[in-house]
Amino acid sequence: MAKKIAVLPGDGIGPEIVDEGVKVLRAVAESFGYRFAFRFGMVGGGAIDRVGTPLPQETLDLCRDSDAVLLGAVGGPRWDDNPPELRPEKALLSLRKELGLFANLRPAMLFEGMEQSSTLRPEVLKGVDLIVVRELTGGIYFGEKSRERLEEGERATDTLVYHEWEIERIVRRAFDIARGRRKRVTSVDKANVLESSRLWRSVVNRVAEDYPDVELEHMLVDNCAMQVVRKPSHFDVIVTENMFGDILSDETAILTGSIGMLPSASLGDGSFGLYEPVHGSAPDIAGQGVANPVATILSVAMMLRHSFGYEEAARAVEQAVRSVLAAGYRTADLAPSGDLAIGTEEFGDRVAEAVRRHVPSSSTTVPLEIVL
Ligand SMILES: NC(=O)C1=CN([C@@H]2O[C@H](COP(=O)(O)OP(=O)(O)OC[C@H]3O[C@@H](n4cnc5c(N)ncnc54)[C@H](O)[C@@H]3O)[C@@H](O)[C@H]2O)C=CC1
Ligand SMILES: CC(C)CC(=O)C(=O)O
Ligand SMILES: [Mg+2]
Repeated sequence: MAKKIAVLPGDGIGPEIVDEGVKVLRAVAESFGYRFAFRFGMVGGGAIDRVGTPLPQETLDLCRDSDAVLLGAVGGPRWDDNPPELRPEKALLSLRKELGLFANLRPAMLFEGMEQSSTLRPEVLKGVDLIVVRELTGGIYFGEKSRERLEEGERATDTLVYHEWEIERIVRRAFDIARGRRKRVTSVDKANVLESSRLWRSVVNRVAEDYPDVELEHMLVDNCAMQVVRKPSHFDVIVTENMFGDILSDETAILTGSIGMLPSASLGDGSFGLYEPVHGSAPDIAGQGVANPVATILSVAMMLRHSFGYEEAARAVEQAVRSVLAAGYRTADLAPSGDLAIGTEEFGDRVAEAVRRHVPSSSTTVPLEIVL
């Protein structure tokens, strides 16, 4: 049976990078004999322009009827002044909530030779391999908001709410992930100020009792923001609430050389997941064919692994990215001098080619079949 993949390119560079993700999935289908059914949907600003809502019901239904979702990015200046319900970003928040995707996994790994693309010294970057496990469907992005006009001027509120059960499930996910890695969890909060963080910390301490083999530390978010770039190899699994995770994961781009290198998986309890790069729609470079597609391609690898259980194909994709980078190919964000850079499409072609060269370990002759 073909795996059903909902493809939501979105806005800005979204369509450019998603094209490369789909290209790589096609190469995986050819090399490994898997079948993928790609079904495209509208999301974000483009959906607002065409049908008047950032997340059309048919897109939500398409996702619900799929095994996984591949998303590009949403948003752009064109929609920045829209009211809250008509902002492209609202689609992402609703998708995550509606699909129950509470666990956002954002790994940051340093590929060989990429130290030169980071502004940090090579000795600081040694051993970088961390994952931010971000709570994705609670916290301040989802609390009640208000905007009112008072005599002295306008007043706006956002509310940060967390239930104990919401904290517990993401923290357990982080500890489980740590068990498969270097067994170290850093829980990040602002417990010196926020009541929600005090609850967070007490839940983390309780859950930690079930994981005596995993080392736990607590860190305040302001300190963590500094330690992530001061001594990144200290970190293995960082677990934190929604907004802190959003910010800290963008910061890890400094470790990998570019935000165009950071993939993500948004998961719930089952195998279904939504896969997207950590970055946004990058309106400043949209339409130029220069965006780095690696974050999206590595998100595809995460899809193959988490949603489909195609471990070898996932590794083949990661290895393909590694080999293209090792051969010296870079998109403009990673090339010190722009004229040495290759474009989005060429980078994707090279990764797809490398995937096709991969020989599956239990290679049998398999039919070439991509369902469209
Ligand atoms: N998941 C999503 O769809 C997200 C959407 N956004 C939206 O994206 C829009 C732009 O937001 P920004 O704050 O500018 O963040 P951004 O992540 O889109 O861009 C930040 C900087 O990184 C660069 N960049 C991002 N991705 C890149 C790639 N693949 N290759 C090379 N360079 C890349 C951009 O050119 C820009 O200079 C906003 O409307 C924002 O709301 C922001 C974050 C996440
Ligand atoms: C709603 C999104 C735009 C928030 C974000 O920046 C992200 O999830 O990375
Ligand atoms: Mg973000």
